[in-house]
Amino acid sequence: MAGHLPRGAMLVVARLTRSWRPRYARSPMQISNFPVLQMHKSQTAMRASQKDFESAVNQMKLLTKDPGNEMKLKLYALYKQATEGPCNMPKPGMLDLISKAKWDAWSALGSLPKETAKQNYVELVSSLSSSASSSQGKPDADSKQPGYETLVVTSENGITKIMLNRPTKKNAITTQMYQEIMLALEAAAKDDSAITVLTGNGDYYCSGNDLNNFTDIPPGGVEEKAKNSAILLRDFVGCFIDFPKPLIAVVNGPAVGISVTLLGLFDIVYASDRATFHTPFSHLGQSPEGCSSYMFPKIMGSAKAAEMLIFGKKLTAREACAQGLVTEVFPDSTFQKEVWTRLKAYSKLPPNAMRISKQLIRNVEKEKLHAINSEESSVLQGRWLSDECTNAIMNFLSRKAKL
Ligand SMILES: CCCCC/C=C/C(=O)SCCNC(=O)CCNC(=O)[C@H](O)C(C)(C)COP(=O)(O)OP(=O)(O)OC[C@H]1O[C@@H](n2cnc3c(N)ncnc32)[C@H](O)[C@@H]1OP(=O)(O)O
Repeated sequence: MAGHLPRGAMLVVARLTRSWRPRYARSPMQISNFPVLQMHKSQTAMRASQKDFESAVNQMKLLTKDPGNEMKLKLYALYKQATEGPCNMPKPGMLDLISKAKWDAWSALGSLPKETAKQNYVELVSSLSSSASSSQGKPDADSKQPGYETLVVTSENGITKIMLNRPTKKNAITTQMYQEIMLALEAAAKDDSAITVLTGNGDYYCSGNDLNNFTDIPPGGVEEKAKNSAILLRDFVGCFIDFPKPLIAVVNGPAVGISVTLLGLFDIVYASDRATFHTPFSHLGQSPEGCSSYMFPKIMGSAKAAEMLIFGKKLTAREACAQGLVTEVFPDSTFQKEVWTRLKAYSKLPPNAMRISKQLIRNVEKEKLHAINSEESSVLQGRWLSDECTNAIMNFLSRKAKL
């Protein structure tokens, strides 16, 4: 069937039909620390959730730029394969060019399993949305900085944009991603951009710490793991405390855990009205980080902060804005356009003046924030060794709990 397509299209189909592998693989050595994970791994390795698929289908409807006929054919074929399976329609007549092109593209997928087609569709839409959002008043492909595997970092027109790029995992932050974010912030602090933006690719802003981080146990055992994680956390949050330029969060969708707590250290937080904010620390047997134990009561008052940090209450974007955690909420349909227009204007303000103003605001309590960060990290080190925490993480990874 692939013979019906030109060579270029065949290569694309070959790429689309390759079996999907998760971006990171857990070795059996790591998994063996948690027997329950061995079962989970084989059950979920090939799964793209129905929800991901539906949200990709919806994302396609929102795409403002025409992706071109070749891309539309690929998406059509994958959609049909994912929803109906292999093509068994009669071949259209030679003169019905459009129907024939569609039939050819679908037939070329042969017996590709529905689940794989779904996953490939999700990945293709995600790559399209990512390039569409980077062309919406934002840096073009040429400005993409090399060397990052979990991020897309671009710098153009006075704006450095750090985009979390694990959309199929809701941008959960892996150990590698923590390291790359720190490197990207360090570089952005020194580059010639006026402002720095953190955002997420796909339907989520970020689902917080990747809970699989806890399955990678070093030779020194869980104590060493907890100690290393506390150091990583302290250094990571420290980069946000010390960041010298205006730092803006463009919260494109739901935010969980550390991606929420850190917002207290940003200068501006713009949110889509689709975004939600929650910190399920107690549910996970954990405790607050990102200086939120200090910043949240300061921003929203102790009663509202307690509802979020102790009881894990989820806020809508409008509620988070009313509490002062979010600067402004925009309708999802115009979010990217409105936010990037605003940011482009801000990026033209004199950079030194903005930097100096930010430092005046931050320097008053920088030392205090570092002390709070150290204390939160060391309390968490103890929490990660508790039964409450271990059980909660095992439950999530074995699919008993969603937070
Ligand atoms: C070392 C520094 C430590 C810093 C301390 C930080 C603490 C925190 O951040 S605590 C918060 C941790 N995050 C969570 O507890 C969220 C867990 N995730 C969920 O509850 C859900 O996945 C969801 C509500 C975020 C999304 O639900 P849903 O829309 O139903 O989508 P799926 O669950 O099917 O997710 C798709 C895919 O992504 C994986 N995933 C999502 N979030 C995480 C995560 N935080 N860690 C690991 N994996 C995550 C999820 O497992 C699915 O994967 P596949 O099954 O392989 O498709």
